[in-house]
Amino acid sequence: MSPNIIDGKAFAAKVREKVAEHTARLKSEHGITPGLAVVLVGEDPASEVYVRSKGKATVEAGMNSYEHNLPADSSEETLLELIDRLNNDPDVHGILVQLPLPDHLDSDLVINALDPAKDVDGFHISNVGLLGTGQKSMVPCTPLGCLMMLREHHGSLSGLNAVVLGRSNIVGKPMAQLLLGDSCTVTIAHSRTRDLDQVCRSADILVAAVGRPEMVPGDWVKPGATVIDVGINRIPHPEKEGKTRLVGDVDFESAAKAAGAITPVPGGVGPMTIACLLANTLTACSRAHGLAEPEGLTV
Ligand SMILES: NC(=O)C1=CN([C@@H]2O[C@H](COP(=O)(O)OP(=O)(O)OC[C@H]3O[C@@H](n4cnc5c(N)ncnc54)[C@H](OP(=O)(O)O)[C@@H]3O)[C@@H](O)[C@H]2O)C=CC1
Ligand SMILES: Nc1nc(=O)c2c([nH]1)NC[C@@H]1CN(c3ccc(C(=O)N[C@@H](CCC(=O)O)C(=O)O)cc3)C=[N+]21
Repeated sequence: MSPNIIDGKAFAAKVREKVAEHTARLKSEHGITPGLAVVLVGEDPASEVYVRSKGKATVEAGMNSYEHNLPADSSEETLLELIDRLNNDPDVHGILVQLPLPDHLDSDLVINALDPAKDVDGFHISNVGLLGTGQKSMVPCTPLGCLMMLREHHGSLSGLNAVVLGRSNIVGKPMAQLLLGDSCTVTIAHSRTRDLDQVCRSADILVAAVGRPEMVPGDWVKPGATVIDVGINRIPHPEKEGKTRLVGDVDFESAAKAAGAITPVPGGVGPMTIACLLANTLTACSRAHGLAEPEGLTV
């Protein structure tokens, strides 16, 4: 792999190994097995792929995986009943409700019905508030994975200019909070931002989370900057009719020439998201039992 590529897959493998070791110790020393419940409503094929790979990774780490697939037309009441059951199940330490939910369900209401201590996505308002005030919380997996890679690459992030492209509750905003927590000077850019190219060019750290295939060209990247590409976009394959190709929000080829370091898609942020989900489940389990938290797996 070219020297300036940050290998998220390899990094994720290390995190998963650490999680597995700690999980084995929880089992042998305390007789506890962490459990993660994943709730999927409906039959979106992309979501089914993610849910399956999360389940597989959970079992590989030595944890219990509980999958709940509800039909697309499930009522809010049915979903809230399931969440209540999982909140009260002592074998379940983490709960993830796969997003997006079908339109007739209010995702804010559903997420806020989770026990915040089991909210391994870190989307519950309590966790959002705790993160924003610098208190111990469950940290959203994707931004956590990005931060881990940035810290590994840079050491201290203090004083660096960070630009986060995208302001969603699940990626952009928590990413900005984490970078601020590490003393970056943070700019959050979005669809109304003026002179976006210039804003991006001011970044020592550029995190792209817009959901627009290859939107960021190489000439928006300051020479030597670190580029973290969160985007997961499927586009028609240029050569193979009927097939698709996975690309990020950054034009990898041109950006890699300017960047000091860059994450690829696939093999960058995605695998780290799954590794951090396991890390959060382990953290939640340790906290639930009043045991020491594994080091280096959260902020
Ligand atoms: N690797 C992983 O593990 C994960 C990857 N993803 C991927 O990350 C990407 C972002 O996801 P998510 O945050 O949920 O997306 P959202 O659609 O919720 O948010 C997109 C953000 O990008 C901004 N935006 C959209 N178009 C432009 C534009 N032309 N110029 C500037 N800003 C723009 C929007 O601005 P505004 O608010 O003004 O509309 C919005 O803030 C997606 O590709 C998604 O698939 C998501 C989660 C996990
Ligand atoms: N409650 C909730 N939490 C989430 O964390 C969540 C969610 N809902 N909804 C969907 C998004 C998306 N997401 C990804 C996770 C892993 C990869 C991943 O591992 N990607 C591989 C490629 C996989 C492929 O080939 O399709 C990679 O980038 O290398 C991608 C995307 C989590 N999300």
